[in-house]
Parts: sequence; structure tokens; C-alpha cells
Amino acid sequence: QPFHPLKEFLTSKAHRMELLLLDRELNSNLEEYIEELQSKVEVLQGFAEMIRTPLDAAKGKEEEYLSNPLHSFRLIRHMHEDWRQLEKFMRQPVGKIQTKFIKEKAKEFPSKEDADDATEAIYRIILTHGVPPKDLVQGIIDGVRYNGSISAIDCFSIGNLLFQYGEYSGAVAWLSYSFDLLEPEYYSVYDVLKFNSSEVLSLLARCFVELDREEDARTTLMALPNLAERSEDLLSLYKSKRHVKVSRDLQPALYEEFAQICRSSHQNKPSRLHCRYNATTTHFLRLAPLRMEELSLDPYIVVYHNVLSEAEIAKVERDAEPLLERSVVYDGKSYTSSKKRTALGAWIPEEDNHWPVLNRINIRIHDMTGLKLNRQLPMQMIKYGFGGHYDVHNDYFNVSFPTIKYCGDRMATVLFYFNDVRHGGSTVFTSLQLKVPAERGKVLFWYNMRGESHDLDDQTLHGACPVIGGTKTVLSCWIHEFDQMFIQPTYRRGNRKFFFHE
Ligand SMILES: O=C(O)CCC(=O)C(=O)O
Ligand SMILES: [Fe+2]
Repeated sequence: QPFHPLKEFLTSKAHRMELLLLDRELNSNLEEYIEELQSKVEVLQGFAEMIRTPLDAAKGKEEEYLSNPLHSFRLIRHMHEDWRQLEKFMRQPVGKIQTKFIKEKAKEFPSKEDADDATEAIYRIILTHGVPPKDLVQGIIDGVRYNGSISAIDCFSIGNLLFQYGEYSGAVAWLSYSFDLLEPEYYSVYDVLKFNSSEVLSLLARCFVELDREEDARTTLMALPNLAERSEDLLSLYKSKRHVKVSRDLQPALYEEFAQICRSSHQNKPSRLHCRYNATTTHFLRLAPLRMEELSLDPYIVVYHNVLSEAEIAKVERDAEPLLERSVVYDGKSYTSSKKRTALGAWIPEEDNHWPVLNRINIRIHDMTGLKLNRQLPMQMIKYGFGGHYDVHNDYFNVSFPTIKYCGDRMATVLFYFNDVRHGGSTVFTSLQLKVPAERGKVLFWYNMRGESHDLDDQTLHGACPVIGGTKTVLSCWIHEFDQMFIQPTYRRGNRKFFFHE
């Protein structure tokens, strides 16, 4: 297994809840520490005050003071023992228990990967919805106002990510905003957190250099004395590092035409298509018609409502949950988490039919599509968390690996939505400017191939918008073309670019 089992903080509210509770616990631990320190401070203050009284009395009349027998006695006695005792007291460690507590709990802290995941998640949302820093600080995303805000440090990590992606103008916006958000009363805290204004400004200057705005870079560096004195050295350093190649596959594509349909400002063009009860595809539907909506005729895309019961959804979710894994891609050297799809996926076991619910799903798919299903369909449950998305893609492969060779390519897709997504997470067909919101019980069915010819239909290009509020769980099922051999015309040799090409 390429990954050590990570806690999935983005998809699991339970794990985030643990974090929140741990944060709270650590905060009370800190309060205890402060209290301990404070009571030590109080003792020290008492001591200082006790010593100060006779010293003040002696001020300016030392001779007279020392001729007093009481004073002489007290001074000698006090000097003999009190400071020695105080030194012992000062040396006693404060907050040993609390320090140890933090150290023990550190095992449960999110890793660097987790933190990077979270920054990338918010980045996908920002990019998709064109959220400017000032909106995010007010909690406004895609026209929805969320409670809460972000800090200078949060802004900095977003700016830093944009810098790594080579998106320098974006980085400038977030880094400048981070600088504006710095709060002087927290400077000493920033020091402890190893975050400081020179870090923000030097990265900002570096972005300006990348953008050929050398004067802005210089002005930025001159704003802080410790950077100003090295400004020319820094500038030439930044110039020497300029245009370092950034790997594009590090970032999700999130094309503008895709993002634009994801935004709440997008409205589907009114279709003059039908919404009706499908009572004809199979005999079963004559008894229990399904509510069907045609979204597009070419390519053919329909939506059905209330197809699975709550219990059926819960059953699949429960059984597939332990099989969930992060989607990974092999880059020739190692497995890394795929930036094309940021979600967890679970393949539903195909071999043994030990999940009776799957038979019912298969039958329901047959009812909706009228297609012949002579085996358990390949199905994958996908769970998207905060910021989870799927870049635009086609469901067919158009390459010849064994499954495709024996079963044909993915002729049609059936997508079950298992829950209502509070905000974001719609399925979007970019060529058709079509957005399908994720709603519980809904099923999306479309053909990836053209009716007569079985040519692959690139108009079916689609993706899943980043989830903003809540999570999203879907079940993707694929119908391969050779299963249809006897009821549909199938592929013609030569109509696929790479088909059967060894
Ligand atoms: O989650 C979605 O909305 C789309 C899923 C999808 O495109 C797929 O599984 O191929
Ligand atoms: Fe897909």
C-alpha cells in the first residue's frame, strides 16, 4: 500500500470533531499552564514587595537606617537565607504536566500532508468561485455568507500555495492581504509561531520579481528594516531563481468554463424537454413508474428521482465505507494522491454477490435504462469531502487494456447521488453548459457513445464541482458496450483511435 493510513480530515467529520475536541482540550491545558505561571508570578511579586519595603525605607538615609538594630538584624538574617530559598523556588519548573500533555497529544495532530490537503481544498474553492481575499475574510463564498473568518497566517499559506503553483498575481493578492491582516498586538505570538512580517514581504517581493515588477519588489523589501538592509542581495537572489519550472500536474485543472458552470451565478438554459413518469422501459415500471427528467437529447442525459430508498442507500454506504481509499496515480516513480480527483473511492466487489442490495440496484438500472445487464456492473462509491472535486473527464478510456478488450468501453454511466450537498458538488457537463445539483435519491444516466455509430461522444465531458459545505457521496456505475451485443449495434472496427491497438 502506497500510503500509511492517513486520517481523512477532509472527508470525515468525525475526525474533524476529534480535532476540535483536542483543540479545546489543549486550550484548557494552556489555561492551566497560564494559571500555574500566574500563581508563580504572584508569589514572586509578593516576595519582591516584601523585600522592597525596607529598601525603600532606607533610600537616601542608608547610614541612619543601618544604625538601627532592628534593621541590622533583619538585613543579615534576610540576606542569609531568603534569596537562597527564592533561587530554589525560581528553579522549580512550571507546567511540566502541561508541556508533557502537548507533547503526548502531538501524535494526533494533522500531518504536513493533511495541512497541505486542507490548503489545496480551500484553494480549489477559491479558484472555482473566484473568491477574493476580502470575501474569504468575511466568510463569503459563492454568494453564501459563512460564519467566521481567516487570519494573516491562513492568508499567507494560501498565497504560498499559489506561489508554488506559479500563479504569481494570485499570490500577490493573498500575500498583500496577509500583510494587511497582521495584528501588531500579536507580533510576539507570531514570533512564537515562527511567522513574521518579513516572511510575508519577502515572498511578496519574490512574486513581484517573477512578474517583472522589480520596483514593486524593491518597495516591498524597503518596508521592513531587516529586509531593506539586504534588499539588493535579496533582489538578485530572487532574480537568479526566477521562472523555476512549476509542475502543472501538481494542481487541479479546474478550467474556467468548468468553474463558471459550478458558480451559483450559472443557470442552465431552459430546456424544452420533458419531465414525465417513465412507465415503459420495463414491465416493472408499468407498476411503479419512476419520475424522469430529460436534460439533454444529444448526448442523451436523463435524471430519475427517488430511485433508491433511504435504507438501500444506507446499506451501500455502510458496506462500502471500509473500502474507501484515496485515489492515487502512478507517476512512474511512486504513487501520489491524484489532483484530478480529490476524493475517496471504493470499488464495489464484483465477484461474489454477497450484497443483496446490489442486485436490487442492478434491476433498478435495468428499469431506468432498458439496457441488458448480464453481470454485476462495475461500480465505485466516491466520497468527496470539503473541497473535494473531479476534474473534467470522459468516462470512456479509448485505450485497450484487458477490461476494455473483453467488455468494451463504457457505453453509459449511471450515477446515484446518496445525499444532499449543502453547497457545491454539482455534476457539470462543460460542453452542454449543464449543471446537475447533487441531491439525495437522484440518479443521472447518460450515454457516453453516440446512438447509431457507437462513436465516443466527447460532448459528454463532465466533472464534479468542489464541495463547499458538507460532503458528497455518489455511486458511479458503468455499462460496458459488449454487454449490449444483442440489443444494440456495437462498435465498428476502426471507430476508435486506440482501440485494440497493442
Ligand atoms: O461525482 C460526480 O458528480 C461525477 C462522478 C464521475 O464523473 C465519475 O465517477 O466518473
Ligand atoms: Fe465521470
